[in-house]
Amino acid sequence: MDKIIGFIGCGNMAQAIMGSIIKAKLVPTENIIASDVIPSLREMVSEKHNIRTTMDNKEVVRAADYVILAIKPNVYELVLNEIKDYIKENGIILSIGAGISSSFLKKNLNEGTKYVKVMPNTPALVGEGMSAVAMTDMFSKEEFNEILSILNTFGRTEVIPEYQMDGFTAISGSSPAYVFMMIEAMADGAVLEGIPRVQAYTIAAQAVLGSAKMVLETGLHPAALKDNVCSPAGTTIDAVASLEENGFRSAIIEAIRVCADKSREMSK
Ligand SMILES: NC(=O)C1=CN([C@@H]2O[C@H](COP(=O)(O)OP(=O)(O)OC[C@H]3O[C@@H](n4cnc5c(N)ncnc54)[C@H](O)[C@@H]3O)[C@@H](O)[C@H]2O)C=CC1
Ligand SMILES: O=C(O)[C@@H]1CCC=N1
Repeated sequence: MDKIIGFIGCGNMAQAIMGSIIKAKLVPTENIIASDVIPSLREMVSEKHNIRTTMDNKEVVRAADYVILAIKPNVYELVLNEIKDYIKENGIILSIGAGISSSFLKKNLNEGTKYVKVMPNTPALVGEGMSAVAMTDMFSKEEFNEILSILNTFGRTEVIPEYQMDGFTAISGSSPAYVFMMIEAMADGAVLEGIPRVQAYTIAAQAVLGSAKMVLETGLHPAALKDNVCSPAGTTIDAVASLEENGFRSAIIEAIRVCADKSREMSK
């Protein structure tokens, strides 16, 4: 597409997203501009991705058709007030901040500025992200398709009502952390069994990757897939019984609940 894409903030998420946009050749690198307050980070990102960087957030919004706000939630208000009068005509603001609601964006932007709430996750770094975009009637079909094509460069995208965003943050935005913890714990168990640590991480990660692919590609219920692994009087059912005894599933359900609660609490 022939549009300019801007980033405010050059941290983890911005780098994940810009890397995917460039890899997918969605726009040429000269159509990407990014700002950050840290000079060394700007320099690194500019060199790595061959894009224009600046210390001036206003320069980004003056130039960009799509602006991705990749800053921490606590600086949103400051940055929105800084940029709101300089946004390009028809420029669209994509907010990825956890707990930043559409009503907060509306309140801190000028009337007529278009914005949308998006929640990505870090697997975007390897093109396997899972993003949600909040339903809105603010955009033309072309604009909404362009938003989806940006998000689809780094994985899958679901369009959901905004009230589901806190739950989505818990099951997708934050969930890579829980999966990494499980991989780490599986590897610890393997080391206990005499498998070298480096191999253990590969084995555990590939088992998680393969299992996730089975859910996505077979369409079978996760419980049916689990049942297929459990041979009668075999090894797996002992592990399943142990996990149930130790509250594995309820621990995860509770983690998702407290995470969504925190996202709601952060919502302004
Ligand atoms: N890390 C994650 O897994 C996910 C993060 N998010 C959201 O993405 C946003 C960014 O998160 P990360 O990339 O992890 O944070 P980060 O801390 O890696 O990046 C934020 C960047 O913003 C820069 N910055 C701070 N103040 C600024 C200002 N006034 N103007 C321009 N740049 C400024 C910082 O120097 C930093 O490089 C957050 O709002 C977070 O809620 C959303 C989904 C997943
Ligand atoms: O922990 C956080 O606040 C962010 C939002 C989703 C993932 N990381």
